Amino acid sequence: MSASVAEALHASPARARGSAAVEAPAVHLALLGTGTVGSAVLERLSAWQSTGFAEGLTLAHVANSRRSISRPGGVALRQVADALAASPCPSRLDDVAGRLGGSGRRIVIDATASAEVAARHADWLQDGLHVVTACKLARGTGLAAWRAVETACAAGQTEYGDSATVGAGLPLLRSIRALRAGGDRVTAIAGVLSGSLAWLFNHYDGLRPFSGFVRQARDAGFTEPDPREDLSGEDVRRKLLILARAAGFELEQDTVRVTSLVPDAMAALGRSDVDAALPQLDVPLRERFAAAYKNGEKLRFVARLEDGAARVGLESLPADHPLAGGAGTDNKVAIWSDRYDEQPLVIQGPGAGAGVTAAGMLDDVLRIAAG
Ligand SMILES: NC(=O)C1=CN([C@@H]2O[C@H](COP(=O)(O)OP(=O)(O)OC[C@H]3O[C@@H](n4cnc5c(N)ncnc54)[C@H](OP(=O)(O)O)[C@@H]3O)[C@@H](O)[C@H]2O)C=CC1
Ligand SMILES: N[C@@H](CC=O)C(=O)O
Repeated sequence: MSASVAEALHASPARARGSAAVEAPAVHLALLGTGTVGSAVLERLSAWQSTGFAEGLTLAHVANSRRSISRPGGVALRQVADALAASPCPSRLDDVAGRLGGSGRRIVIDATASAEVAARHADWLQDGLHVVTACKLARGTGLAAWRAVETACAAGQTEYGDSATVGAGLPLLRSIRALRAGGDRVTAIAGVLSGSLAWLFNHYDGLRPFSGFVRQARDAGFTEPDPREDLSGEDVRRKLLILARAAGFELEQDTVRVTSLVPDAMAALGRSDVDAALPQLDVPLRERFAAAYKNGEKLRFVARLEDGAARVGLESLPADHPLAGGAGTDNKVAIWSDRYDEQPLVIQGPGAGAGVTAAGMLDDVLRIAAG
């Protein structure tokens, strides 16, 4: 079988999605980033080839930070790594729109952690390209960038698929938007928003060095490419800002109070020196763990939005506290609104990992493709 997604889906199109036999519009995809998350996107698209699930989708362009490949009829999904390595074409963000062609629905899938790519989102949206992203940098940093995305979607009549930016695709943003669409005011949010920090504090036992667990979380693909993004609380700040803004609180990033776990000396290092410096975390975290353990409590990295004020940091919680539960990379988020004013709506599930993140992104692709 040809490796293009388009051919895959032409096998048993509308039936696979349970819809009427209507010709699906052409949808051209560009995937930026073939690392942990991007590779999982490719794997999921490949798996769909044998099911005919995603009829009409054609992956026309793939790029990492160095090279790109473009095939108007569809890239061979199982050979992307080899094709990229052999490609003479450089990766240029200026080329992306052109490589998607001029007709049909066009979707850029951003599976990078690149500020340079995030800075293009608004332009693409304004120019009629939809964007699906796991990267939090356009929506979870400065308020001006968040507003630029909103404005560009309206101007370009395009959609921004951001499900995977918080909770790796758990129905968090979707639920907040549904509450507001139903007339509710969201009044407060509290939760564990980092999958890697959840995993770390679910596994750390105060005996073995914390740094060893950080390396395991990084190698499992749960952390950001630079794990200091997680340990400093910056990644959680971005997620809380994305949730808060979706809930109607247009907060500036410096209004979120963030308590970092990263010592100043480690924060100042270049990225290549971070691994060797991870043991700097061991003593302070052992002391925090011992103090919590003595009180029968558990450490959890918690984000809170209360009375319009936001804060993020490590908390020692009673073992039976609702946010102390969960396993693995579980995110657990409580949302209070007009209808959930005493008992919050609680959403829990794996909040990091390539597979769940790619699935969340491709849910957005399918929704946008369906129009
Ligand atoms: N891991 C997880 O559980 C989750 C991750 N995310 C988000 O997913 C994103 C990706 O994370 P992850 O896959 O772990 O990161 P990786 O570092 O594994 O991969 C990043 C990829 O982006 C590529 N890239 C960088 N700059 C560009 C560019 N200008 N054009 C095209 N490609 C580029 C890199 O290219 P090269 O190979 O050449 O370096 C690499 O392939 C991040 O924003 C992260 O926050 C979101 C939810 C969960
Ligand atoms: N590094 C992030 C991955 C998902 O956004 C996390 O740990 O939650």
